[in-house]
Amino acid sequence: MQTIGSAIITNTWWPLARCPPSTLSSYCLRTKLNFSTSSAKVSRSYIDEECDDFLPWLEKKARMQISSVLSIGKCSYGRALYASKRIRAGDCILRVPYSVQLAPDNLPPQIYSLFGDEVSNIAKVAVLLLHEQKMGQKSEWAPYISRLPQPSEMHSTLIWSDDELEMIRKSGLYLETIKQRNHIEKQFMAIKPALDQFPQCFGDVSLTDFAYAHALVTSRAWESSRGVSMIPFADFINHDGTSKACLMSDEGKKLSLVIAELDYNPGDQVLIRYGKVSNAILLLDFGFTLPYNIYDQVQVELDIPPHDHLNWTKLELLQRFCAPAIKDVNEFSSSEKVFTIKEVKFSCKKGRGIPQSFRAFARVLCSNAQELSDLESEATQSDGRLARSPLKNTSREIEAHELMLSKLTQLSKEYGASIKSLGSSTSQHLIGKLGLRRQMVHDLLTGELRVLTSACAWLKKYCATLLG
Ligand SMILES: C[S@@+](CC[C@H](N)C(=O)[O-])C[C@H]1O[C@@H](n2cnc3c(N)ncnc32)[C@H](O)[C@@H]1O
Repeated sequence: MQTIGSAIITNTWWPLARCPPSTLSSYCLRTKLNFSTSSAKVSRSYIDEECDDFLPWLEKKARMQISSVLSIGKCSYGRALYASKRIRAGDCILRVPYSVQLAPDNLPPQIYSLFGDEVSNIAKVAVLLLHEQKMGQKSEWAPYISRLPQPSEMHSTLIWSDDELEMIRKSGLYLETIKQRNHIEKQFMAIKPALDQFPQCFGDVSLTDFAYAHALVTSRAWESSRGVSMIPFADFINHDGTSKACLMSDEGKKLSLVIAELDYNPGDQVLIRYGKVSNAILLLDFGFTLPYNIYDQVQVELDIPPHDHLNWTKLELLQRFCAPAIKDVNEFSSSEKVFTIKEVKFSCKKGRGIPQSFRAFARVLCSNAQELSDLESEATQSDGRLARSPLKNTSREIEAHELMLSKLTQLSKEYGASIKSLGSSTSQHLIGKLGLRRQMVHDLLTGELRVLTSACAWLKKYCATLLG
């Protein structure tokens, strides 16, 4: 959270609070919190005629201007926002007041009061959407609800078939998808008795209906002071991982806003960054991937072999000196044995991308009793961190790094085989839903393989340097 004057600015796109607020101070210095009024000849070729009435409807409801420089259009991935006039970096391009956002407290009070603490804010907003959908044209939100994507247009792994999920078995996304599905099922069990009390408001909601509504909220809601909010109009903006612009909230004025970070010409699509997130998270939470995602990463598990006679000593040592993991926004799960590898620059001396904790674990794994005792005293006498410096015995240090190398090489081979088994996934013959999903699996696996390959190359170089 950042503050500008009296305004508290948050810029967290929802998915499971994975996106930490970034520093906005220098960015905000050059912002002008007023609408751009510059005009230019407008090309309307990108406009989505079906949505012509949407902004006037929302502005009437909000009793204020939401945007004078953006229009709703279409692109290859659904709706999008385009500049309808010239925009300068620093211009405020849209403002959506909280009064026209959909949050848990929009639920009818008699329904809201039935939900206990175990029901998440995402689930509450999903129930709200189901309620508004059931009301159809009678809903005061009908113009918005009718423009939300249909289930057939959604691609989160949460709603994939078991066969489709098999394609990502190698990736950490597989287990995370199963975990999230279980969570959604539990949420459904928690809300179902309440829904059954109001058949006129919901009809007979199935787990599948709820899962789609839940996925819809995850893919287009923001975290907010009201819990979780769907922000009409702002949620037509698509993602660009390299953009510095994001959605912000002005708590003082009670509105959400976007400030342009670039100049745009009429007809240019305006994009923001949902977060610094990997393809695995984009696929889980939003149902798409980027062909090249700099935030890709791989989770690797290391185990102490059960036949190692120092098994317990090593385990105890690792547990005693293990610093609690700081959960990264990009990470699915963390445990002392699971390490997150990021792309390693070959030229980087320190091997940034390979976590120190991973290297420490491998050093402990390769040590004998005497070396373990040395590592323990070293950690006790210094900052309490175990095996963070290279082992004194060079061949042992090489052994530890070769262990990591062999683990990552094996994993790379498995990824290679998975990618190969996708077949001609990227061929033009495969169109439609399956073709698209295969393409996304291809992006996911090749991105993770790229990370593994970079780590292997660095480890090889490190071992060669020690040998040399
Ligand atoms: C907040 S909505 C953006 C508006 C959306 N395109 C629509 O039609 O309503 C997020 C969804 O847009 C799509 N999307 C956003 N950015 C994308 C991108 N860079 N590539 C592919 N799909 C994207 C995904 O379907 C995602 O779940």
